Amino acid sequence: MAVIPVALGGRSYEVRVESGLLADAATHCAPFLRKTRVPVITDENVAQHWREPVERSLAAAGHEARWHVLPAGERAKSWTELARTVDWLLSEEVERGDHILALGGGVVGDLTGFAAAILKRGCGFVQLPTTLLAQVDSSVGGKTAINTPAGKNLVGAFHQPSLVLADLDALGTLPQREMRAGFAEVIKYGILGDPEFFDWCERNGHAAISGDTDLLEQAVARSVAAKARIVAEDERETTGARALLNLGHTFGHALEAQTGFSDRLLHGEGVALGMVLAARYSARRGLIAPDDAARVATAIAAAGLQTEISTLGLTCTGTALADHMMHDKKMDAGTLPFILLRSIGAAFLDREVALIDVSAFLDEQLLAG
Ligand SMILES: NC(=O)c1ccc[n+]([C@@H]2O[C@H](COP(=O)([O-])OP(=O)(O)OC[C@H]3O[C@@H](n4cnc5c(N)ncnc54)[C@H](O)[C@@H]3O)[C@@H](O)[C@H]2O)c1
Ligand SMILES: O=C(O)C(=O)C[C@@H](O)[C@H](O)[C@H](O)COP(=O)(O)O
Ligand SMILES: [Zn+2]
Repeated sequence: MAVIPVALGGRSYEVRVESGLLADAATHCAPFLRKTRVPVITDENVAQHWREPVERSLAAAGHEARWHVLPAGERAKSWTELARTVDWLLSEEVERGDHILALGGGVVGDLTGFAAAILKRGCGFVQLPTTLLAQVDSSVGGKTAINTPAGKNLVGAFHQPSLVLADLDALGTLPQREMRAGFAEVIKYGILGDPEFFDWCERNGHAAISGDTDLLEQAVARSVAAKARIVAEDERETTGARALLNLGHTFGHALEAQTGFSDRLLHGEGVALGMVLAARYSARRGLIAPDDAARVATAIAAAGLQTEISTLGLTCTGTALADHMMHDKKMDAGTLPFILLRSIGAAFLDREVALIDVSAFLDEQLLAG
């Protein structure tokens, strides 16, 4: 088992990465389970595959799992589902000292984490991530949120889990499209700060996405270690260090908003396109060699992900996409910092970007490819 510590003083916790963790969830979660009843939040797809082993493990330890099942997909990160979830937790008489289990992908984790942050001003939660994306990224670091009509993750809180169990077996039931989308966030760590890991992704991406467990364990453990380092340095995204984890997201979130947060474009797919755009825009600004931007696109294409926004069939202009960006949480006194590249493995926060120039660049990209 790989164990990665997330060092945050009194809020420190471990990320455990191995096969078989869900079937033994009660043992790992034991320090956090004070009562017979244990609230578990999941979604309708995850429940089909993973409810039973978790329920069995809890029952064997004398617990009764109490289930709240969300609709699957991004639409669950809404005021409506948040209110339903909090009302359900209240009806279950969950107390501040209790822990909620979040069994699912980033949607379940983000919504459950936010509900835990606001329930009685904050109770505990454990992340049981079942997608590649959630294992390598969303279950770690304590960003929790819902979407609103104005944009992505605009209402939320920083609230750290007490433990993360990344069970590699869960990836065995995950659709290939979701594996590819999750791998976008893996490649992200290479592009933003680790050229050697980017090489590794180029060499091993295809086999990892196809389900090679050894490679998946390496992908998850290395990604989590990279994220844990950054989160320990800048937990609340105040110094600029954590903002680098947003590489590709300013573009990606605008594309997600433009496609209505629908299955047309998954979060990881938006991030993949966003990273290609960030690399190409960096090349346009003369910050990186055009060959490096092309290499980013090639690695993303090799993972089976789209690299051209022209294929999305959007009828909007670059200005419409830039308008979505005005809601980005990185907006600071009227300027929007962008995460751009000096080379593969060297991302930085550029505060000198003019949105009008980004709009013109996006107009070209909407037609290209
Ligand atoms: N908090 C963070 O730091 C952070 C980081 C990255 C992404 N996110 C958020 O995460 C969300 C995306 O997460 P995601 O990609 O995991 O999406 P998701 O939670 O919607 O899961 C993807 C799909 O896979 C299904 N699924 C999940 N696990 C399964 C399994 N083991 N077997 C079969 N089906 C399974 C789900 O039901 C869903 O249909 C976005 O909302 C994004 O904003 C948050
Ligand atoms: O943990 C972070 O910090 C990230 O930025 C990770 C991203 O992959 C993730 O999608 C995050 O939710 C985006 O953050 P946001 O602050 O732009 O909503
Ligand atoms: Zn992301």
